[in-house]
Amino acid sequence: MATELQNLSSYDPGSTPRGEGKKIGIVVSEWNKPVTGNLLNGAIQTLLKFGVQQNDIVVEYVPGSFELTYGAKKLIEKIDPDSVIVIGCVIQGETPHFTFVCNSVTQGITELNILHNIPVIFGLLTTNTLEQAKARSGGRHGNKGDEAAITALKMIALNEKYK
Ligand SMILES: Nc1c(NC[C@H](O)[C@H](O)[C@H](O)CO)[nH]c(=O)[nH]c1=O
Ligand SMILES: CC(=O)[C@@H](O)COP(=O)(O)O
Repeated sequence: MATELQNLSSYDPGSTPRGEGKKIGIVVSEWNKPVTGNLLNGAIQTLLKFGVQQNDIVVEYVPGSFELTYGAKKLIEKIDPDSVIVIGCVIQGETPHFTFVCNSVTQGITELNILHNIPVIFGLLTTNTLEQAKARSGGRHGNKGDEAAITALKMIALNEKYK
């Protein structure tokens, strides 16, 4: 469903699992930091709202979105998280580089979900313009960081149901 039709920050609190005792890793790209900073804040505030403790949220930064896969892999290996959220903002430039970066992160995160028994959440904005990114990081379309946090809590619950 297009984001125009579904606000990224809309969710049903009643059907969102609690997060007490859960450890969440968050890997954040430094590229487009004003945007990724807003995404990170949305994710953290949403996790705290549902009971995740501040000390159980581990944040690491990487240079760009291409490095998100490696950062998520390290957190999975080293901090024993219940879920990892990757946060980035890739904005189309003049060259095909956008496509290679986006495809790499998509494939990398998909592979981590297959290889490890830890849900890795795709909190990546892939936009044509900075304006579109701002609209999806706390603007008129909500905050994808909120969406990523809710998704992490739901996937942790699914993982525990089928352990
Ligand atoms: N143009 C954007 C990038 N490019 C950098 C790559 O992600 C990577 O860090 C570099 O190629 C070195 O490996 N990254 C973003 O996150 N967003 C962009 O818009
Ligand atoms: C996604 C990118 O790497 C891109 O923003 C870089 O810009 P350009 O394609 O103009 O070099």
